[in-house]
Amino acid sequence: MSKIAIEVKNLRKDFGKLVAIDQISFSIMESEIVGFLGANGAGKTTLIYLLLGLLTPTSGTIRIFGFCPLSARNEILSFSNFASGYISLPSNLTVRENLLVFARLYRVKQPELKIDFLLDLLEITHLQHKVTGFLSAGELTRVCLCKALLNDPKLLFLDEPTAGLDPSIADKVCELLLELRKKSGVTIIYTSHNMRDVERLCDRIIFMKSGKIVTQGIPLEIVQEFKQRNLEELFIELARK
Ligand SMILES: Nc1ncnc2c1ncn2[C@@H]1O[C@H](COP(=O)(O)OP(=O)(O)OP(=O)(O)O)[C@@H](O)[C@H]1O
Repeated sequence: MSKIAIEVKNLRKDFGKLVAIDQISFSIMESEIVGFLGANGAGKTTLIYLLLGLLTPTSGTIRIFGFCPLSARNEILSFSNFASGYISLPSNLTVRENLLVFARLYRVKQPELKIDFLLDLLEITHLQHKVTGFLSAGELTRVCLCKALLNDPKLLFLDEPTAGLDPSIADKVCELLLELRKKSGVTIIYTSHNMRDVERLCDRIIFMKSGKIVTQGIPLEIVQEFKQRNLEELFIELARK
């Protein structure tokens, strides 16, 4: 029987007078791939930062495999990882040097071998000696994904991981994530504005608006429930309502 990976109850986050996350509750089961959708400013990144323990909730509780992100941050970091399409890595190091720094931080056994494996998996072995600051956006995204897989996470937070990727590479990344889930049972929390990737990847979507959950469920079922033709149309419908 699968376990609860993430349990959020009555979570709220205020930034001054702005309520960025407004009393939301949800659970995510182990090995699920759940997409958080919503227009710009809906609260997706704030929610991920709360789950990672980088922000303190105004009220409410979060449990990640039973741990509280604020009091057990190191435990959670040991089995989770994060990648974003917009993250920056030390720009004067080469790709390999960057990955080695993170591999040491994560105490990866046989880091050189692991890095070789991941560079090959993401098809960027040819970039390993290139200075990170000179990478294209799509190349950098793939390096960030390598970084996120270094510690074999059982929980992966991906904030717009396919941003800046060309459609062919984005498709490969989705395929790779699905394969990874099949092999390792990783739980994936995913945000994206690319509805094609979301349709392909996510078992369930949670649609947010102004910090609240508007609807959640299996992508195709929600599309039918709202009498739309696809996720893109559903997104526009819910975001404009
Ligand atoms: N540190 C902060 N201080 C003040 N306001 C913030 C802070 N971080 C986020 N916000 C505000 O909280 C709201 C939610 O922002 P958030 O970045 O979570 O949205 P998002 O759904 O990730 O948007 P996007 O799709 O554009 O990335 C926005 O109105 C944003 O301006």
